[in-house]
Amino acid sequence: MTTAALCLAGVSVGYSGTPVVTGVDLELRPGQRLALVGPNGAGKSTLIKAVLGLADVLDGTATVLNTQPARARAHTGYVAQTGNLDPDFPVSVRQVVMMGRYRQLGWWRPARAADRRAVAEALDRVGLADRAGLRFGLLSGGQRQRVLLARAIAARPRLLLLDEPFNGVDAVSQEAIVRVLRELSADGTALVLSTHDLTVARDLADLVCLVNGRQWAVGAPAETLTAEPLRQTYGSAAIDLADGRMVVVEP
Ligand SMILES: Nc1ncnc2c1ncn2[C@@H]1O[C@H](COP(=O)(O)OP(=O)(O)OP(=O)(O)O)[C@@H](O)[C@H]1O
Repeated sequence: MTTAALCLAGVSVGYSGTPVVTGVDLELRPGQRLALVGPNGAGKSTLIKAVLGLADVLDGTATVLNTQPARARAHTGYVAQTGNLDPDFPVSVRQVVMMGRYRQLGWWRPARAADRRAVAEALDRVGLADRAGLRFGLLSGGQRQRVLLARAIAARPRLLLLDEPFNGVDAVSQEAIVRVLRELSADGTALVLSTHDLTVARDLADLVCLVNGRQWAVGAPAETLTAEPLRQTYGSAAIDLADGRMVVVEP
């Protein structure tokens, strides 16, 4: 039996029999952070959804926490790209985070002390304990993203997947999210995050997987976030590595 949190062996993923990403081979251990990096439409979200059992594994073997993706759902967490909650929906921050406990609770049962404690701890962790009673829609975009992270971690997942967690997020919230992600991995949670930001990937990830229709490279940031693998992944785009920042520049 493998101790990997995630093991993808020769995996192709897609929808209705049509592959979106092929040839994915990687292994992620508990406590490791994996960044999925590639251009728009590269298939990063599809790969995340396949790990959650929400997109099809068309070829190869995907093992999530020693089982099939759909069976691992009780132990995986997900922070979707822009949040699937309508900001106008009249719920409090605390209620949003409590949704993360429904899997343990069943939505029809009243919250127990353990659920309330998990919600309070999760909000504290993202630095928003003092906003628990506020309406979710009144928060800034970055704060809403932190609440959605709190909702995911309130369920105490062993593998947490985040789709572009820093999109539209201000610097203060980005810093808060990065801190929480580092703490979670120090506690043994395995993390997968998709990002366009090469600097974030380099600074945060133990392992980078470059994808665009197929896996182009996988390995440590120092091996993968280099000119040639990035050129292959992004096609004809040029790479500027100046000033400590890494960017993909359109030709
Ligand atoms: N439910 C779906 N059914 C069929 N095709 C889909 C579905 N969702 C996404 N696709 C297609 O899969 C391809 C990859 O999309 P995906 O969202 O996985 O890329 P991405 O790398 O996450 O892009 P972005 O960074 O823009 O979010 C796209 O061509 C998209 O149209």
